[in-house]
Amino acid sequence: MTPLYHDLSGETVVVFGGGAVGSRKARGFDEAARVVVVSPEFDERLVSLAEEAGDGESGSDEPIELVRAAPDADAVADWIERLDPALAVAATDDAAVNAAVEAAALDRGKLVNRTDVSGGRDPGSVVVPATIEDDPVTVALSTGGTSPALAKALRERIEAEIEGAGEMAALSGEIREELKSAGVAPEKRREAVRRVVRSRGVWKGLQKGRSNGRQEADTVIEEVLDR
Ligand SMILES: C[C@@]1(CC(=O)O)C2=NC(=C\c3[nH]c(c(CCC(=O)O)c3CC(=O)O)Cc3[nH]c(c(CC(=O)O)c3CCC(=O)O)/C=C3\N/C(=C\2)[C@@H](CCC(=O)O)[C@]3(C)CC(=O)O)/[C@H]1CCC(=O)O
Ligand SMILES: NC(=O)c1ccc[n+]([C@@H]2O[C@H](COP(=O)([O-])OP(=O)(O)OC[C@H]3O[C@@H](n4cnc5c(N)ncnc54)[C@H](O)[C@@H]3O)[C@@H](O)[C@H]2O)c1
Repeated sequence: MTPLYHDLSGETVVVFGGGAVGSRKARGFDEAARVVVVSPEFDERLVSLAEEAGDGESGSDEPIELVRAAPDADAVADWIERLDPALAVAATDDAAVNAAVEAAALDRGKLVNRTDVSGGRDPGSVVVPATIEDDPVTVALSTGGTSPALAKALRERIEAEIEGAGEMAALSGEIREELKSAGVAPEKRREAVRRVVRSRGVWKGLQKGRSNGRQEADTVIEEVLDR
């Protein structure tokens, strides 16, 4: 399995199965893509999310679409044909339907996520990782399907570990651009940026606010440039 970050904006993600797992996947993709859930029944969180959407709180432009249907294995291909998703998620409790979703998606060159199996995947299938976000920093974590519970536990640890990384990314990105435009020699620029992102003082400063972080960073940068 090769980890990649995939831009799904403007794309459709179709989720077959509106139970606990389908609901979690739909919520996970809602910010990034148009999400359609096909299922005869829907988890209550999904129903309230579909109703709430449109009030600007869900984060996505489009509400999650709930389509009440229970396609059998033979009918699944038509749904994928019609919806033309970038990714199909197989999250029903019917293994034959999940297998049909996988086959139909792969036949059409679409990505597929099977939520009911962890090994023996076909090429083209994807695992949904546990993710930690502190925009623009994203950590994605997988155990290769071996232990989702461990993925969750590690996510909780890493969440604490990378607190403030979003602010640090913004600050160090800004510094990087400034040093580039100021014509600082590449070697000095790289050293300055590397020191900033490793400086305890800058991390601590950022906790108090952006300008505190910036002041700490300026001290670090001066030390490098004065040498
Ligand atoms: C990361 C996360 C993302 C998400 O789902 O959004 C995710 N599972 C999460 C949680 C979780 N899932 C399960 C438990 C109960 C404990 C347990 O059984 O271990 C818990 C923990 C809990 O809920 O506490 C049960 C489970 N999961 C799968 C199976 C089928 C099987 O193994 O055959 C079964 C057994 C079903 C059964 O038989 O009962 C399969 C998959 N689950 C994956 C992802 C993929 C591999 C990820 C990796 O490589 O690590 C993979 C392969 C496919 C996929 O879904 O993409 C999310 C954490 C979100 C977070 O960060 O909190
Ligand atoms: N990936 C994971 O993290 C994870 C975690 C737990 C369970 N699972 C597996 O995922 C599957 C779903 O788990 P769940 O807890 O959401 O089950 P669930 O029973 O709560 O939900 C299954 C949903 O699929 C719907 N469904 C049934 N037939 C359908 C069809 N033909 N077309 C569309 N929808 C259909 C049902 O109405 C229901 O809403 C199970 O097979 C389970 O083994 C995966």
